[in-house]
Amino acid sequence: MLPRFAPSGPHGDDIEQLPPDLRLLRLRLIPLRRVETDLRHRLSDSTVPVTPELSVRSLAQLSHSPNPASLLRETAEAQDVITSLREDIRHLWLDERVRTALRQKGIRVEEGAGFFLNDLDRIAISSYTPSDDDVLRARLRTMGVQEWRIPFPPAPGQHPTFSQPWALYDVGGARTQRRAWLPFFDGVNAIIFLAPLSPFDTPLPEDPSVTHLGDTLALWHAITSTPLLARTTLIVFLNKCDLLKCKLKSGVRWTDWVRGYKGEEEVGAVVRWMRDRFREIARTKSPPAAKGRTIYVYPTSVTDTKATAVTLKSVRDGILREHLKMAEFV
Ligand SMILES: Nc1nc2c(ncn2[C@@H]2O[C@H](COP(=O)(O)OP(=O)(O)OP(=O)(O)O)[C@@H](O)[C@H]2O)c(=O)[nH]1
Ligand SMILES: [Mg+2]
Repeated sequence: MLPRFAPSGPHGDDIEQLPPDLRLLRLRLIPLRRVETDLRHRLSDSTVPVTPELSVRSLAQLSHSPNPASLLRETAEAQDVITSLREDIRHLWLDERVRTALRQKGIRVEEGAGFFLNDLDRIAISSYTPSDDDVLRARLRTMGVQEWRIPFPPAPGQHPTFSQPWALYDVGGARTQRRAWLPFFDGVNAIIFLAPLSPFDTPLPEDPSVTHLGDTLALWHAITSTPLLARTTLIVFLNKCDLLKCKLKSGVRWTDWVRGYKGEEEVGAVVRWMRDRFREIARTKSPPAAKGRTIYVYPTSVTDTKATAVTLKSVRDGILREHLKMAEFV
């Protein structure tokens, strides 16, 4: 899937100012706009407001679509157009003038969700089938609350009771989705709080007066101070560390966006500082009933499945330990 370069393309005078070869390239690539509109219409959830970022419905939702056969046909047609334009797409993406213009406008498509332009030879071909990794990198927006049953084998030496499947509830993070969370707070053993670090300089679409990171910290504040969650194990994933690393390397400065930071512009230092911020908020804002609650904080890049599997094992052990502590077994 191709990311959008900007909310709208160049118009009028802007197009006139393009060098002739880029103007020609633009003309040749125009069919992609149609492909994008069609795919967006087909794949997106019509109940979700249209945003520049494309989110897709889950397979379960898609299989309820009125005409799955026509969806497949249209997807194949879109694939044909993309395939036929592969070299033009490549030219555009590799063109230094285009890259400079993107940089000047502060647009970093390569850091966005589902970025595939470096993989054209693998993806813009008629036989392309998405890999697990591609699916992981696509944006699948959670609507409402989705429940998953996950078989978790017991850790060595653990009682088989703990081998029963765990119920995992994935809740949508957008502000409009948060009111659906409350009923799930009651009796929940643990919350994994995903805090993306890389959007420290990007405004929250729902409220551009705050950054994503500012919103994340406010949300963490709210979660830690909720009395209903006083006995809930809280696990924080300081996520998107890979993207944070790229962003810091490209020269965007954490210090310019996050008040109070005086450390180095380097991912390790930023992660340590954020870990302390999360712990500090939990320490000062938790209700008295949460006294002694353990807060686990992990730096993660969850698209790295191998490393995440290791983290999840440790999360599982932590949850079991807390569970046992609670039951006064230890
Ligand atoms: N590179 C990188 N991409 C990530 C990481 N974590 C998530 N993403 C990507 O970020 C996008 C958003 O992920 P989602 O799982 O849809 O985000 P979410 O937080 O669940 O969003 P909602 O469902 O709206 O609450 C996807 O394209 C993911 O592949 C990460 O650690 N590194
Ligand atoms: Mg989600």
